[in-house]
Amino acid sequence: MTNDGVRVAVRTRPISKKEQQLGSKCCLVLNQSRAEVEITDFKKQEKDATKKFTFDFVYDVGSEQVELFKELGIPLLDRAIDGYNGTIFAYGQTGSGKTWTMMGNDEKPGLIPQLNADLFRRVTDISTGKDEGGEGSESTTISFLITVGYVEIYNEVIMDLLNPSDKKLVIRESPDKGVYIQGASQVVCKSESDVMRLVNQGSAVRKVAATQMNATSSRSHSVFTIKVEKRTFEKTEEKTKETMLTSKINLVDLAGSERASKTGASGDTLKEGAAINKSLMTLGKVINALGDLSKGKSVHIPYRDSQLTRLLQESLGGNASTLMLAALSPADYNHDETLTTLQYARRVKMVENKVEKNEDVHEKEIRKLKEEIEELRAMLARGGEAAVAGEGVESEADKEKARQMMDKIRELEEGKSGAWEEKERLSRELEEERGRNMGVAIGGIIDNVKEEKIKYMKKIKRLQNQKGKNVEKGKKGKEDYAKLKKGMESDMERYKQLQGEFEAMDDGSSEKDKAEVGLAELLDDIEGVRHKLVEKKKSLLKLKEENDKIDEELIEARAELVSAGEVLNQNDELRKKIVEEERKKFEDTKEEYLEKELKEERERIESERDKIKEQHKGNRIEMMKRMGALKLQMNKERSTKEVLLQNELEMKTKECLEMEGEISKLKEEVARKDERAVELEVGGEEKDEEIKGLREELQRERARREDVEGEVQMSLAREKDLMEAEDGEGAVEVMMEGLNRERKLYQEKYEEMRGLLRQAMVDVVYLTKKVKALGG
Ligand SMILES: Nc1ncnc2c1ncn2[C@@H]1O[C@H](COP(=O)(O)OP(=O)(O)OP(=O)(O)O)[C@@H](O)[C@H]1O
Repeated sequence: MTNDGVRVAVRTRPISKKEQQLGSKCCLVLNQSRAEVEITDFKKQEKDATKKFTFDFVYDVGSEQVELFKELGIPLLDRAIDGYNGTIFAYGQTGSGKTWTMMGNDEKPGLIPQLNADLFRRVTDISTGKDEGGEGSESTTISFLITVGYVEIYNEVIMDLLNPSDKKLVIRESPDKGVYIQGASQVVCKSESDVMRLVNQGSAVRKVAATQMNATSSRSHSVFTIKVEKRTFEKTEEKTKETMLTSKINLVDLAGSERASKTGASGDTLKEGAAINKSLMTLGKVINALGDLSKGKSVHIPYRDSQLTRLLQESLGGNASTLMLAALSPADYNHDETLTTLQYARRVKMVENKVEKNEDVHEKEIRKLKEEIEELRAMLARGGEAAVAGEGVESEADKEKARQMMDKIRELEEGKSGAWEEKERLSRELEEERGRNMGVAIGGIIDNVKEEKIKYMKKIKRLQNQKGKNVEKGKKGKEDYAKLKKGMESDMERYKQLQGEFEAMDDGSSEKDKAEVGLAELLDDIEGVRHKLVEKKKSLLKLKEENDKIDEELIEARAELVSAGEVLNQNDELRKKIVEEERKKFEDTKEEYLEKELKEERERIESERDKIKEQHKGNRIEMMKRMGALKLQMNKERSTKEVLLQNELEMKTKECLEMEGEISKLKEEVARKDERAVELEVGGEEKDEEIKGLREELQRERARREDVEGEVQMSLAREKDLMEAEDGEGAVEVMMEGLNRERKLYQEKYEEMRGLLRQAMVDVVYLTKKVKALGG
């Protein structure tokens, strides 16, 4: 585990045309080579109007997207492929360039698309052995599994941008997966375009959702996660070894940071502002606490106070190489926000992470078990000493334990690959569901927008009615007003006339007094009408104001109606596009998937066959050994038997020869006797027959002896053939059978020879008797 400080890069965007038109000046001076930023407050005259900051990387307006990728993206990718987590989070006020740096556009792709393209290029090179790192060799196979997730945090609620639904997603933590969002999609991606398809769909859903919520996407935080799993399979003569490494890359586009200081004024806006504030404020608090921690202070880190900090927990002070990208606006009217961002970035630089390679949990367990087995082996080796020392090492029990551990290791190793395959399978299932949900979710949003549209239409109708009534009312009001005015004008005329007459009258006359009363009354009437006219005027003005307001509301409602119509069209198009994209992808991958399944099945059968061959090879070796032992034993038996048979044969041959000698002697004797018999004229057919029989017997005897010799020669030849035959269990059996048959044959021959001998002896005795009887 190594300590790794969070690195900070700042980037400023060019001053916009609008800012230029408004006469805005640039308040930033950046020095890329020295990684310094100076910010000036033009409102201040003092010396401290300019402040200087130093970071790890500074990018001026002329900086290119490729440059940022080379310096910030590539090291992150290098580490991810080696099993280390990495995070980039973009911070800054709305419009400062966060999304530009993270996403860019088609001509100038940002960090996410460049990272993605490079990741797949490398993964392909490593897996196909093109990579010069030398990791892949004939006996080493490296494969990767890339999964992608994309979520949005808005008002402390997490939404799955790859599978939008009303389901409330929760953050969980486990030793196996680390911090993760339960139920959020993890889509397996096979290519750069797969990932980009998801990025674009997710971003579109984000926009649609924002429209529905009457917000802008810059008010939510988005977290795009790429998980890289690397499987290395090493095969040597003695063993096969499989290792797994997993790493996670988080690419975070935070909500505009100005919300942290400028919360909304009322209602939902206030709530939303406060919620965004909560996440960004907690991020600030976490960063401060981590800064204190790196100074050696003992502090509580409030990760759990917001969804954002909980999700980024591993990237802040935990197991990840983290980079903060602070986006700056150069316009002086944004001076205060930019200064706050720079101060925030300076605090982030204090945070230290503890980076560790992410071994698979199975891997860890396997290593632990192997260590235990080694210990057991050592213990067994010490068994003798231990026994002498009276420690009573139960070697059999320990051996059994080691055996169980080996089984466990095998199980875990199988489990590793199984989990990988299972993940791919589940991801494919999810893909299908996701495709449907995207359509349904956007369809749901469309329904809402449709309702909104109807609402606006109704409103327009109501306003138009109201306006119609008001117009009528105004018309009548104006007529009344004109009438009143006319009446008043004639009253005024009359008054003038009466006043003239009044002045011409004699003072103190009763007529004049009467006229005065009449004038006063007329004046009161005129005053009354004037008052009415003022009131009428007021109500007409009010009516006009009301109508103006209705007009404004009508303009607004009509604009909303038009925009809802546009949103509807756009969303409908988006929904159709996503559904079509997913359908196409599904069709494309279906074939690919079937092919893959077929290939896997073939590979599985091949590996099964290899295993059987391997096993057979083992059996053959075992059999060869057994054959060797049998051959030795047979050779031994054969030579003993051969010697015995040879002796026996020699003995029998000798006996036969002796007998032959005796028989020829007897024959000679018989011949002599015959001659003598002839001489003695004693003869007869009986004797001739007997002698003929004896001759035939002798003939048969000879033939039998030749047969025995032939059998012995044949059995020796058969044995020789067997020895030279292809080895195998069958051959051993044949050999055993042959051996037994031969043993039996020898036994029979032996018995037969003995019988013959006995017979020959009987014959000799008989012949002797005969000779004697013949008078020898
Ligand atoms: N380095 C740059 N070079 C050229 N144009 C840039 C640069 N940075 C940002 N812009 C442009 O500035 C505008 C605002 O940038 P952008 O949308 O990335 O800001 P933002 O911080 O993501 O905003 P919000 O928080 O609203 O999402 C965009 O029109 C973008 O094209």
